[in-house]
Amino acid sequence: MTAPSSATALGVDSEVGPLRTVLLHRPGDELKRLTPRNNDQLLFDGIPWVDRAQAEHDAFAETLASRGVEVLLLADLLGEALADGRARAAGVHSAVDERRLGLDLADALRSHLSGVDARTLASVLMSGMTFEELPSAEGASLVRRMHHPNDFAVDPLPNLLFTRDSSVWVGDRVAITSLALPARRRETALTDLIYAYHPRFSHSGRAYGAHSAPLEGGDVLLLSPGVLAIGVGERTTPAGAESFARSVFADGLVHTVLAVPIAQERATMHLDTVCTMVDRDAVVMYPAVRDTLSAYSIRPDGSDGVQVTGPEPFLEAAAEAMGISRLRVIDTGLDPVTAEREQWDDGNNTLAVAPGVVVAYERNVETNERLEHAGIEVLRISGSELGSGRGGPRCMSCPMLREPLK
Ligand SMILES: NC(=O)NCCC[C@H](N)C(=O)O
Repeated sequence: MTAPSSATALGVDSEVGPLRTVLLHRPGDELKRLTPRNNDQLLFDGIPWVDRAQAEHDAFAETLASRGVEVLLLADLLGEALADGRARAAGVHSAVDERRLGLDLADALRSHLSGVDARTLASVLMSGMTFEELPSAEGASLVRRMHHPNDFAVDPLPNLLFTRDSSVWVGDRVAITSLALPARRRETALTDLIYAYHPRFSHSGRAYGAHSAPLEGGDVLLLSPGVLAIGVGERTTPAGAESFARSVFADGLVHTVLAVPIAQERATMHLDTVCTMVDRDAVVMYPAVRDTLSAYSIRPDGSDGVQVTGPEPFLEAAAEAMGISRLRVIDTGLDPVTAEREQWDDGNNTLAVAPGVVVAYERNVETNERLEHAGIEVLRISGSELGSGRGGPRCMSCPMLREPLK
């Protein structure tokens, strides 16, 4: 599951076109940094059993591979990208925070990381470093003395698991996103580095830089070629949605962006926690939002600006933009308590591998039954440990190549 060195054209123009290449991150040592004292800040709802999380993730990757999907792993790509000296310099720069370490320790860490091999550097970039693990240095350091040995000199990135959020493909361009919360911000330094320096991607056009207003990939749904829905809530801001819309309009990738307000709560942190596409004209949606989800429609105004209309009901705005008579909602018809439980456990966070075929967590028994009843094939994976990061199959995957919808 490593990247072939030759470049094949990549691109994604829908949520459901047959999936051919996907970026995953097999959880690693960064999960071993989670403790009951830091898990909230690091955006995990518990302390995962790491071996089991890895086994669950391996099964997820195998499920995708069994459907003809090429699985690329972020750690492999990162290690390979770091073979380039410019990537190494960028990686070291992203890891060393002078404001936290002070000048001397920062210098010591910089020169230490500049001398380690690519694999070790990749490991520090992903799983961080404690003060105890810092290289020894000459002279006294107040910073070192006053920090607890287990404090982080470089923060770990346990949410790398959720590759959906730190980059997003629209057409043949990849956008490096701008993550909202401090615990995740450094993730984009790694995706940026991979896309900039890995030989497989260095020719990919990039549509959006990491320093713009917040926009996370979990909020971005490619409803159909030319139509994006962007959730605006806890993570993506109105400015993030508008600036992304301007960027994809300018590149001629999309004709309509629907900005969809979602509640600013952990349970609904991204649009894909309440709604994902399961077929070319169908979504699975958390029943509690079905009648209230609305959308502003953003379109180019023909002279470098945008026009905004709405809000109107999301399902109507989406169908109109997609040029279909109706966007079907798979009627899960669950009682409110079951619906709330299964939404929390990412029952609506499915990953389509083809029209009408999705990967879903097995634990969401009732949602999955309803999907199957509606004719959707459900490939079940276990997520008892993976789910503690509060993300499902869609969150844990970044499609890089889907066949165009016929
Ligand atoms: N697209 C998604 O919904 N991603 C899940 C991200 C979970 C992660 N623990 C977070 O809070 O950001």
